[in-house]
Amino acid sequence: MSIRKETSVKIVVTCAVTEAHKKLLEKIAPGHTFVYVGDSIEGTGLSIPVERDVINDADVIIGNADPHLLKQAEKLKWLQLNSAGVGSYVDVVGKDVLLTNATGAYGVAVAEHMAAQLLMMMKRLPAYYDNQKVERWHDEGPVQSVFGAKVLVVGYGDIGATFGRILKGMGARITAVRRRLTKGLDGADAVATLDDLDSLLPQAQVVACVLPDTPETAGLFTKERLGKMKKHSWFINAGRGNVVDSDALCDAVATGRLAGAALDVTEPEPLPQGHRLWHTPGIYITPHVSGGLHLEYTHNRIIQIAARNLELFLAGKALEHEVDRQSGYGK
Ligand SMILES: NC(=O)C1=CN([C@@H]2O[C@H](COP(=O)(O)OP(=O)(O)OC[C@H]3O[C@@H](n4cnc5c(N)ncnc54)[C@H](O)[C@@H]3O)[C@@H](O)[C@H]2O)C=CC1
Ligand SMILES: O=C(O)C(=O)[C@H](O)COP(=O)(O)O
Repeated sequence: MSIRKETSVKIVVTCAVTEAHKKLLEKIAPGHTFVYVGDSIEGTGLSIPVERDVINDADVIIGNADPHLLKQAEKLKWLQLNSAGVGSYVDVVGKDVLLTNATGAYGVAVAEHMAAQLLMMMKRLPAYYDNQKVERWHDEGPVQSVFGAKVLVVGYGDIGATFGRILKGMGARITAVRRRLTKGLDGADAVATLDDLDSLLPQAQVVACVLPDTPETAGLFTKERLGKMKKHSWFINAGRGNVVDSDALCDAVATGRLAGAALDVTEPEPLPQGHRLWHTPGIYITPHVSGGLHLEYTHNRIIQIAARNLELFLAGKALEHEVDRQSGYGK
């Protein structure tokens, strides 16, 4: 796509921002028009609902504006998502519009969350917390360790590699599964692709999935694949919920074939009342919060990524974190 130097643009920011974030963005683009859709991060998610007419004449949008409204943004030249996940934006945003995501913002927050969930399960912490509530002093039995464990990280990008490095620091042996083998090991002991998945699953004590939602990854963890996992191993998913067959996961945990599973993402979201995932003992759910704005570092990184790209955009240079329209995630 040809890029030209921009002289006067309207930048609509739909992502929550602080005063410091505004200053950072405005310093990069003096003389350009900024419209902030929301001032407060209190009580909001990452994206704030946007009125249709606000984005109609936007040249640039920073934030995950409602995909349905984006169709109306006829002047749009560039959409900077505040999420790493791209989802339906690849289909909604025309090919003549630059599309970038915020991969690189979430590694710390999501990887720490996943590590916490894994240790929580391995050390039986939920049972001890339940006992505490009824003042019960009781030994819950054998625990497991990350030390020496074979950990398969499926989706070894920003989040996956951060998780891999955390666990490697604790003595785990990491096998990374990524789309291409060309990027080097990045903290992993071995690197593989999805072609190797079926042969790797029976070897791992932990399978941690942080894949983007793409046509290739949807439904990847079928009943058969979950059945290939080592007996009494652990499953974690913080990528997207549609990557795994929830019913088959519930069966695998309920029957004790898997030791447990921790999910920060489900299909659908929010998870409806009465869904099996809520009630299967050994499955631990957090409601897609690991990468939210609760960690200031993540929020700052999202805005820094947007600010760097704004600088590049105004200078007519190629942007970072451009979404690959074919694969459906970052290039
Ligand atoms: N739970 C949460 O709050 C959050 C979840 N996410 C999810 O995590 C995903 C990953 O985020 P990042 O690590 O920032 O992205 P990234 O682009 O840095 O990493 C994606 C990784 O997945 C691999 N991958 C993609 N397609 C593949 C395929 N077909 N086979 C094998 N590997 C494949 C890539 O090689 C890459 O290593 C996002 O797309 C999003 O869905 C992201 C942020 C927060
Ligand atoms: O970046 C992503 O992908 C996420 O999953 C983050 O949690 C933010 O996602 P949205 O809530 O903005 O979809």
